[in-house]
Amino acid sequence: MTTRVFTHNHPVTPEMRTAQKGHPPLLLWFTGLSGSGKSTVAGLLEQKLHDEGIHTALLDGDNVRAGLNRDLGLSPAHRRENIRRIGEVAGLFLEAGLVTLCAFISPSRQERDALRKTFGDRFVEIHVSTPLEVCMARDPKGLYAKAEKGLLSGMTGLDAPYEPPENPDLAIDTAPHPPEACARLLFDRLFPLLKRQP
Ligand SMILES: Nc1ncnc2c1ncn2[C@@H]1O[C@H](COP(=O)(O)OS(=O)(=O)O)[C@@H](OP(=O)(O)O)[C@H]1O
Ligand SMILES: Nc1ncnc2c1ncn2[C@@H]1O[C@H](COP(=O)(O)OP(=O)(O)O)[C@@H](O)[C@H]1O
Repeated sequence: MTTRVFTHNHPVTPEMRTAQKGHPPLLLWFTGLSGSGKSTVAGLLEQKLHDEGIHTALLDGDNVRAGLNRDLGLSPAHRRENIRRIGEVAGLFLEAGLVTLCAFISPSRQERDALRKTFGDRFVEIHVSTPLEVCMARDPKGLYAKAEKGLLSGMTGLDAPYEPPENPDLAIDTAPHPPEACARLLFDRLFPLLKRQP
């Protein structure tokens, strides 16, 4: 049996939602190694945006993997599917007019470039470029230690690839600054983009 899918044009459009909120939607995409600081900095940045009256949503690796993507592991194919689904959800959030922060390792350049192609200038790629040695020293979940003992395989940066962005919109190495200062640096670059009226 063939399923036919019809799209429906609803009376409230994305443009109307944007006008009501008073700022454009953006997709702030954090990419970087485990322990680089994606979740911490994205959370603090969201708080600053929220305090300024910006309408936000935050999608975060471990949270999404506990629910929507709990059927996915960390093989290359599952990581691709993970990012594809998150891109779909982020698209819905953008249509709702939200500044959407996504914090995922997203190790593949091809997947991130596909997001840029889909979302155009709404997509802001933020490389959390904290060096691997710093991430390994932090090791907040003990994953690097497990990998080094041979108890975990496919650890990004060790025996699974991470392809850093070649031309990120923003890059931040969190090693030299405390989390709050990292979030402030990003806020100062991003907030002016949101003051523009749609
Ligand atoms: N092998 C291996 N490699 C990397 N990460 C691992 C691994 N096993 C489990 N974890 C945990 O899974 C989180 C990564 O989820 P993501 O959805 O961000 O990964 S991906 O974008 O699909 O590559 C990641 O979250 P973060 O530490 O926040 O990056 C880890 O908590
Ligand atoms: N400047 C910093 N920015 C972000 N995290 C930092 C910083 N300095 C230390 N940390 C610590 O490093 C860890 C980063 O973990 P997390 O934010 O979960 O990273 P990721 O989401 O990239 O895996 C946290 O334990 C955090 O407290």
